[in-house]
Formats: sequence, structure tokens, C-alpha cells
Amino acid sequence: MSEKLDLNVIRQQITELDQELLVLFAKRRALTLNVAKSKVQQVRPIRDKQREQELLISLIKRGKDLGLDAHYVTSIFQSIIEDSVLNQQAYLQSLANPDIQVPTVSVAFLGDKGSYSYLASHRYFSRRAEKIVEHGCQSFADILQQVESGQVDYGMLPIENTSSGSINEVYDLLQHTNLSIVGEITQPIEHCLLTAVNTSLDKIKTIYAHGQPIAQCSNFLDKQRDIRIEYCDSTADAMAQVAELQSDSIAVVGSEEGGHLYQLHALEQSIANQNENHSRFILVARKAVDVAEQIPAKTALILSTGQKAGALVECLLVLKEKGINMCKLESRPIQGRPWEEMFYIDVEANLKNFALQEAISVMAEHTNFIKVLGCYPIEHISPTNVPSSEI
Ligand SMILES: O=C(O)C(=O)C[C@]1(C(=O)O)C=C[C@@H](O)C=C1
Repeated sequence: MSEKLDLNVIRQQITELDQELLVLFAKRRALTLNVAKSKVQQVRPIRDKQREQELLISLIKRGKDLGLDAHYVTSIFQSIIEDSVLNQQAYLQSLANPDIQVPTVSVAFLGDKGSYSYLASHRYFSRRAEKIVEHGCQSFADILQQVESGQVDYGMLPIENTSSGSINEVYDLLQHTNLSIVGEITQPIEHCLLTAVNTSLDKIKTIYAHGQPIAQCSNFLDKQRDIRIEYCDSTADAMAQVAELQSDSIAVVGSEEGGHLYQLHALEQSIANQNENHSRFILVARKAVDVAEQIPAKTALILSTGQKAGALVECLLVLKEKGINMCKLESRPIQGRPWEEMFYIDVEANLKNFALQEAISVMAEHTNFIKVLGCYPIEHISPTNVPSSEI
């Protein structure tokens, strides 16, 4: 007869082990902060992909001895290294910009508690401030106005989504603001159908949602033929209304994490058209930041060329000649000037970089307007892969 296993006892052992793991994670974090300090002294870049690869290979080997498979070990340590790089970057940025180092920050974002912008704001500042004073806004214009007028320190704005593309309204507002882009964050968007009470999909008559999630979940929503869609100002607004109504025939499109703040539960998970659904957010402030040279930086430019033939090509050729990588090109109409376009260009370079400064001054000869929207650390940490022969 096999030995009787007490579930509660085993769970207690797992909990204790997980607590020990947390202590080890914290110790590792403290060590990586010392690494950052030593890199400041030696002026070395934060990222060292060769070291990451050697570390991963040795951990995969050790993991195999312990019966852990290579993919499991790789994904755990890629996430630990990502955290380490982001923490080190945040530390260097605090040294380069001592005035942004404050315990409490105020942030304006779209919607209330639980909106994707709320989640992005909390994630971004989790390694930078002790406390966030939240300012939920009803529109993107309202967010910019709050920062411009000094009512808040920062504004968090979604700029593009992997499924529905660029957020035109935000691009258009950037044409007229004096604010600077000082940071970015990519937030996974995991749309679920949430309800306030226990129910089933066949009982749902109305779905509340914001326009962006509606576009991103169009395949799922188109299949729900008899369900009415109620457009809301934001995801948080939609969740608050559904929580208030407490009905078994009403659901809302939102994140499970955000829904928890309103006691909502997931009826259906992963309802977005694309499984890999991410939104990139930008953070704006009144004052531009300096990006430490050991950190990969992105610079955002905005320019117009009038209707001069070939002027945009000339600008892009300048970037090519200077060896500067362009990672985004977007165009938007200019209000009041039919058929003229405003171009938004993101390049992977630090504004302090001489080549970029030269490129901007040559580009100015081909444009009738050019402005730097901001220079900020690249927050996307591409994982270091291990050669398949090592797996
Ligand atoms: O060893 C370093 O240089 C570190 O910065 C630490 C670390 C890590 O967390 O292991 C993080 C970033 C580097 O790309 C390599 C490794």
C-alpha cells in the first residue's frame, strides 16, 4: 500500500520553498545593483549578451542534472535577467537624472483603476517610485493637459498595439504638445470576457467595452451574433458599470488583473484576434531626460516635408548614411493643410550621439519642420537565445 500523502502538509512545504526562492531572488537583485555600480565606474554597457549566454548554458546543464528541462530553465532565467537589466537601467537613469528621483509621482492615464493604462503606469513605476498618485482621465487630450498645466508629473499614453496598429489620436496630439517622451513600456494585453456574477456565454445579451479592445477582439465579438455592444469611454469605465449592474446577461472586455479590482471574474479567456497582443505605451513629462550612455536609447522625431518630392527619402538616406537604425515610421495628415503629412520617426540612438545630432541637422535642410519629441531608454529587453546544440 502506498504511503498516505497529506495535501495540506505538501502545500505547506511548497509555500516554504517558494518563500525561500523569493529570498534568493531578492539577494540576486541586490547583487545586480552592485554590478550596475561597478559598470558605472568602469563605463561598461549594462547588457552583456555573451555573459548571459554562458550563464544560461551552464544553468541548462545543471538543470538537466537535476531533472529540469532546458526550456523551463531558459524561460525562468530569461525573465530573471530581464528584471535585472531593467533594474540596472532604472538605477543608471536615476543617476543621470537626479531630479526625477522622488518617492511619490503623480501620473495621468486613461480610465480609472484597472484600465490597461493604469496597469502600465503601475508596472512602469514599480521599480522607480514608492508611491503613485493616480489621475484617471476621460480622454488623451485631458492627460496631456494635466501634465502641461503641472497638475501631474507624468502622462501615460498608449501609442501602438500589435493587433490594431497605431493609435492615431495620440499621434495627432503629439503634433501640438511641448511635452517630451521620457519613457516607454510594453504591456501584454490579455483580453477576457468578464462578468460580475456566475453566468454562461449563452445568457449574455450586452457586452460593454472600449473601442480599442472591440477592434482587437473583433473575431470573437463578430461570432456573438445576438449580443449588443455598448461602447464605453475606457475599459475601466466599462468594468465599473458592469460591476455596478450585477447582471448575468452583461459582460465586459478587459484584463483579468484589472477585473479583480472590481470583483469581476473571467467567463472567457484569450478572446483577442492575436494571441500575442501587446500595447506599447509612452510616458510624457514637461522636462526631457538624459539617457545614460550605457543604456540602449530611442529618439522620437516629428517632421514635415511640405509637398517636396523625394524629401522624405532624403531624410531616410541621411539615417542610413549615419548607420542609424529606424525602428518606426508613421505618417498622419496635418489639419488645415490637405494632402500634407506629418512624419513620426523613431530611431535607435541616443540624442547625445554625435551621428544623430549631425543627421538631424542635415535632415532639417530637407524639411520645413523638425522636432525631437524625446529620447528615452529602450525598455524592451530581447531575450538572449541559447544555440539549439546546447539544449
Ligand atoms: O553580469 C552582468 O554583467 C550583469 O549585468 C548581470 C546580468 C544578470 O542578471 O545575470 C544582467 C545583464 C547582463 O546582460 C548580464 C548578466
